[in-house]
Amino acid sequence: MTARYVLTGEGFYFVGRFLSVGGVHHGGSVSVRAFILVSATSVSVLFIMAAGSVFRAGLFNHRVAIVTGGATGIGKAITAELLQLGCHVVIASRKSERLEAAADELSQLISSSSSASITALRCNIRQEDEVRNLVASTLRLHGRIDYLVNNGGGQFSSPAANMSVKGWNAVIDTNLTGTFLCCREVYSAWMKDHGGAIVNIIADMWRGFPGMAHTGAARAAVENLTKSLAIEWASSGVRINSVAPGTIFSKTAMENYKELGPVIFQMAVPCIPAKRLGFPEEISPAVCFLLSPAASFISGATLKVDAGQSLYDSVWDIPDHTAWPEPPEGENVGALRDMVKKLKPKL
Ligand SMILES: CCCCCCC/C=C/C(=O)SCCNC(=O)CCNC(=O)[C@H](O)C(C)(C)COP(=O)(O)OP(=O)(O)OC[C@H]1O[C@@H](n2cnc3c(N)ncnc32)[C@H](O)[C@@H]1OP(=O)(O)O
Ligand SMILES: NC(=O)C1=CN([C@@H]2O[C@H](COP(=O)(O)OP(=O)(O)OC[C@H]3O[C@@H](n4cnc5c(N)ncnc54)[C@H](OP(=O)(O)O)[C@@H]3O)[C@@H](O)[C@H]2O)C=CC1
Repeated sequence: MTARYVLTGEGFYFVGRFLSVGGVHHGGSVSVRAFILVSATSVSVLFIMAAGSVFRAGLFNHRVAIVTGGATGIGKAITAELLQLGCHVVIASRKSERLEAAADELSQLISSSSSASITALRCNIRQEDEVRNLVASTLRLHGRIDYLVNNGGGQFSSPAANMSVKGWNAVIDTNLTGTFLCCREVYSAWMKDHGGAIVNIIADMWRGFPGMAHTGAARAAVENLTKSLAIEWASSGVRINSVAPGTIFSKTAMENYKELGPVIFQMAVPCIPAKRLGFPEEISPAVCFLLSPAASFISGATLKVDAGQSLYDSVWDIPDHTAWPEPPEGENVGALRDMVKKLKPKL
């Protein structure tokens, strides 16, 4: 049994506020994670949870999955769980070094008796030819594709009024067109004749996504795409669903926002009914469930995994203003004016 304790780089962003320490230990078939929050004055264990799949070992033996963005964050947790379930997993994204490092690390989760395997293939999901190559290479390697997880994606934070068309297109191409290309290619090359299951990762865009309007638009479109494909491809035995995570902390997700990262993630906490951030290992079971035979009658659905965040508060602050049009005059407006006059303290 080995233990690794990692002082995460992002901890230093929190100097004066928080220092984040994650300890991960893999022993036998269950791994235990302890996250410790260290403030200037106190140290407390934030939570301890057993990670590792709750599903039956071997559930996905000899099955084959493609996970885009499978080397980091949520995608890495999905990959780890699929591997623990016996699946052959192909992880695909743009950065070869990250892919290779993740494949090396995750291969250590595969026990000697397991049929699982992990393969890293470089692919920019925005590029049609690269997606075609990804699917063709997976079929050459494994001879089948049972599952596709469209997890690769992202955005940058910007007021809509400051977004250039190039920036807008980068986000739409990644999150919407990239998802469409992966679905279409996997379907045409394999699932059309053999069936399969697809999960699309979307976001908490139910009340819009102020500050990241491009991704809100793309994710809402993917939700709708999921419904269309659920109907169009039902007769091929293809099930397709979405998972909508709340605010999920990972090192890579935070680094993407550079110096804003810690601020964005900290700001979200009061708006989450759980009063803490989510973690990638809290998304992967939902994805594995939707891929599994336990979800054999579920298609075209979206599963929110957000601790109720989408029902609760918004981080977006609307400053006090008088810019709104006046209401139409009438007895009710008059009654309100009278009420306000009476409520005003006497001079
Ligand atoms: C309750 C609220 C809390 C919310 C919490 C957050 C919830 C969501 C979290 C996550 O989604 S975490 C996942 C984060 N991971 C990623 O975003 C990774 C993937 N991201 C990217 O690949 C990029 O961000 C991208 C924009 C999608 C694509 O970038 P790419 O590198 O391919 O394009 P570029 O050529 O660099 O840029 C094109 C164009 O886009 C504009 N732009 C890009 N980055 C920024 C930025 N940081 N700020 C402003 N504008 C940006 C810009 O116009 C670029 O063109 P040029 O100016 O470079 O010519
Ligand atoms: N973290 C959160 O709070 C939430 C995240 N999400 C979504 O979940 C997904 C995973 O995010 P998360 O794990 O948090 O963050 P990460 O930044 O760790 O993951 C994003 C992944 O997408 C890959 N990716 C980005 N662009 C492309 C591309 N053009 N082609 C192929 N792969 C690409 C990245 O790899 P590479 O850079 O090597 O290409 C990276 O592995 C994303 O779609 C994200 O937007 C949704 C809601 C909330």
